Amino acid sequence: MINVKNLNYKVKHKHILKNIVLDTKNTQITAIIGPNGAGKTTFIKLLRNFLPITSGQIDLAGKSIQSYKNKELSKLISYLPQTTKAVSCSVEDCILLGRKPHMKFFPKKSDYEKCEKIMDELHLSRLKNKNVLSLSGGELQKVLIARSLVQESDILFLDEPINHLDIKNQLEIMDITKKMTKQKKITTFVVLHDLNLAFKYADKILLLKDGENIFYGDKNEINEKILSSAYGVDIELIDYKGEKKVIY
Ligand SMILES: Nc1ncnc2c1ncn2[C@@H]1O[C@H](COP(=O)(O)OP(=O)(O)OP(=O)(O)O)[C@@H](O)[C@H]1O
Repeated sequence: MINVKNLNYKVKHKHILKNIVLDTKNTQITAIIGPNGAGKTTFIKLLRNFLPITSGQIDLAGKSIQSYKNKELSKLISYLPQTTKAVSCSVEDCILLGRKPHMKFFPKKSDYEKCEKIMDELHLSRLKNKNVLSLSGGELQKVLIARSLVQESDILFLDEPINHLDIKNQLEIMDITKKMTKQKKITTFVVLHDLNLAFKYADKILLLKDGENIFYGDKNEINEKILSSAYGVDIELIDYKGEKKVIY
């Protein structure tokens, strides 16, 4: 679904991303990990065509990203940035905005039904009529994630989606993201700082450091040495109930 070849991005003389190569398929979750300032957000923005590529190529569904109109990309890609400013409206109306790329003028019954379903799945129904500006940081984050998921796009980009959430809500969001990725056969990229969650939910890992692709591949192929050197701390990987766990 997404194919990236020798992607470079420079701002003035600063080389922010260097020769990134990757190839994802539908139904795959790719966790983008790496230290602060590694280039994770910049990479997502390039994939969304919000920044101009310096050199290299990004193809979506076999077509160069530059050949898509912005409206087409809005329909194809759902993108939740690291920080989003909420405007005064009800939780339901905020989530309904996720259906905008599918609407002609006004929301249809099916748009409301999809909102109800996602609110139910994320246990947000009790907040339906509340103003988003009165929500806690974690509640608002869940509403914004619901808005991204209700869009039902082919590609989903979540930039640090679970930062404000408690453990239960983190798992709930990652569970539903995985369920939707598999059931709806979409391609998902999620920027994560929690390596345990990356190993639990991702199929593939992209590890960036100083703009370089230190590792890209199946999560089971990454090793302690690569992780330790990327983060500059001693990292141990252990197998626990069939899953990789990180100790540091
Ligand atoms: N427009 C810009 N001009 C100059 N430098 C920039 C610009 N945009 C990003 N950078 C730099 O590029 C690097 C990568 O930034 P980016 O936000 O992509 O990192 P990140 O991996 O998402 O970091 P974090 O984990 O802290 O969110 C940083 O050093 C940042 O300062």
